[in-house]
Amino acid sequence: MTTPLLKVTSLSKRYFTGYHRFKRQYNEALAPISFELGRGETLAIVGEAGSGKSTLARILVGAEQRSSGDIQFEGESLESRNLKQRCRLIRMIFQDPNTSLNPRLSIGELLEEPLRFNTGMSAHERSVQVTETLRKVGLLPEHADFYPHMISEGQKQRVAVARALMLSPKVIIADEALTALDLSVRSQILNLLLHLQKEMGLSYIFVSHNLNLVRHVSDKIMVLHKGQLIEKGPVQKVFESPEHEYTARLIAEQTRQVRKR
Ligand SMILES: Nc1ncnc2c1ncn2[C@@H]1O[C@H](COP(=O)(O)OP(=O)(O)OP(=O)(O)O)[C@@H](O)[C@H]1O
Repeated sequence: MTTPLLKVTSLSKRYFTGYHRFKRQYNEALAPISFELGRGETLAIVGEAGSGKSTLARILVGAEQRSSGDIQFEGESLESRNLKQRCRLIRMIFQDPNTSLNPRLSIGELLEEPLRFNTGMSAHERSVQVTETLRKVGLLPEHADFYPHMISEGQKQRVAVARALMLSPKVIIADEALTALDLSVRSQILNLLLHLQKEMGLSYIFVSHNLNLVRHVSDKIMVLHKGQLIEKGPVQKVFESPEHEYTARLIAEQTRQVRKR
């Protein structure tokens, strides 16, 4: 049997929220959950607000500590790698490029930044990689001198994708990265991500509250509800015969919303 790229076992998270009558209080954000992600595979993590999606994503990229459980990357514990090494394996794209991209940096500087902090590349090598990555995401070398306010929303999200690619990661987590985009830009970014997946063999984790958005691009799906993993399986199976009543309701509600539009 081949080793999965990412293997998460009994991962849980509880946040300390303060004291009540001298006792420590916690918010159980994630009950122990287990799942795997293969090379080149796309996993959708869906759930309503507060279900624990972002907590899980933040733990995977090392921005949050887990409370218990184990994360293996290519058969080795992720904990055994430092943050710099983790950055190279798993990168994240966020919902709003207007907040995730520093407006004071040029596009070239934004793309160079991960290389500057995480590699020993020379200025020339960094510049070559910036140009090459701009090309990969459908932008021009000249865009390196632009600032975020000078480009369109779609181009900004392309820059966010480019920034995620700079360290040649194996997994990209897109945390609601398509949600705020208007429909035509959304399909352009989605096509770009699918093209990059083919070209670079990337694995994706799409984190979204919107089942319909991730349905056609994911291989498998996990449904979180109040921090519990209540359903997981191949997308088609989950949509055709959901095991959990909550999933069936979510599918029915969101399909109704799409029909109304
Ligand atoms: N830093 C924190 N301290 C305490 N509780 C937190 C913290 N961050 C998240 N939580 C709680 O953990 C739970 C899961 O939150 P999380 O943000 O992961 O959910 P989500 O599904 O990503 O929601 P959204 O779509 O609104 O971002 C929620 O109850 C939230 O209030």
